[in-house]
Amino acid sequence: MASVKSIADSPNLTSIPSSFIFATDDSFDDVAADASLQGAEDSIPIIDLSLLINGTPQQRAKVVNELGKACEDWGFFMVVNHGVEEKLMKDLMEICVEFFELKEEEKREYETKHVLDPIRYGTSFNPKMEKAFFWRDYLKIMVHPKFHAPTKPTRFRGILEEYCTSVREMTRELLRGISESLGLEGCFLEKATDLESSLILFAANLYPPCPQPELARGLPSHSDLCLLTILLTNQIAGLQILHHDKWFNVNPIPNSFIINVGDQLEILSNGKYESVLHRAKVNDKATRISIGMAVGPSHETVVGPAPQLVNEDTNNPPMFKSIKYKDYMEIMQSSQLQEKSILDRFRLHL
Ligand SMILES: O=C(O)CCC(=O)C(=O)O
Ligand SMILES: [Fe+2]
Repeated sequence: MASVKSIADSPNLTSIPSSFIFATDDSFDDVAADASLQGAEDSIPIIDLSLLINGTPQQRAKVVNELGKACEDWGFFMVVNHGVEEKLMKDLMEICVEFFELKEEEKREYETKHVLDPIRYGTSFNPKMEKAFFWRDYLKIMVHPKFHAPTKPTRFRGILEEYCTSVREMTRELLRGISESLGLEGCFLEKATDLESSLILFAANLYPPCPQPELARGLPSHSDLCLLTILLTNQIAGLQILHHDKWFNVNPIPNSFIINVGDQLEILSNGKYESVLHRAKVNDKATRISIGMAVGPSHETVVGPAPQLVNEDTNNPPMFKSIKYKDYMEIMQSSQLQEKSILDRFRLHL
């Protein structure tokens, strides 16, 4: 199928192909507020990671507490002073733009075949399964445990490798803090997910300007399959999250990352930290880019509720069946991206 970028680049485009039109009954305009307006009653938590890493024990304990609250109440938060260099974030954004600007036939080399292929380029989410297509092109790369990178643009490999190393370091610290916030040993999540061999999927999303934004969708309401997603955007609005049954816009502050809880953390925390529904809206003015790093357990890890958080005799029974992460990912191959439809298959108590 034609990429969204090639459609958006056609001269004098005033309407979108019918295959991209969604029924308007699930409008993306029913938004309560902007969750990134600081000081507003409902504002997304901002966490200073430098205090988690280098703070005094008291400062660290405070951040752990904030992390726990953020995971439990929002499932989404921003991090600042995270240790990833500003220049690296900027270089990565630039190099992703350069990738999408390559000729179509150069990108087609990576056209998606299987969900576990190391480099995949495509449009929408899973077009074979979809009635209407999403206004989004993507580049997805497995960057860990084995690192992959496209050969073009030539600078891509070096920048991506450095970015991955830096984001992995930050994620390890975050997972320590999150483990502690659950009342578990700091190394719990690292061990339970075999983080040394964790599956990390890099995904760059391109949402070109759309002449009929009200009829199109960037991404539908979904939760992420992984443990945590670390998201970087080019500061163009479009991300919306569901919080206390209302949709909120999230526009990150400069040099921050948006972090969200994924399905695997919901399973491991036995439902305490829920993966949160989010979606992407498109606009008719500017190209929006988001770059996610979906940090998962290793392929072979069987993920189930942490035994310490489960007690059959009290009112804490296990809420989920255990499943191997690789099998969980494979289900995606034959699924549509829809709400929490995959996690829901593994619930034990409704
Ligand atoms: O574009 C965004 O802000 C969100 C992207 C996203 O949810 C995803 O790639 O899973
Ligand atoms: Fe997502």
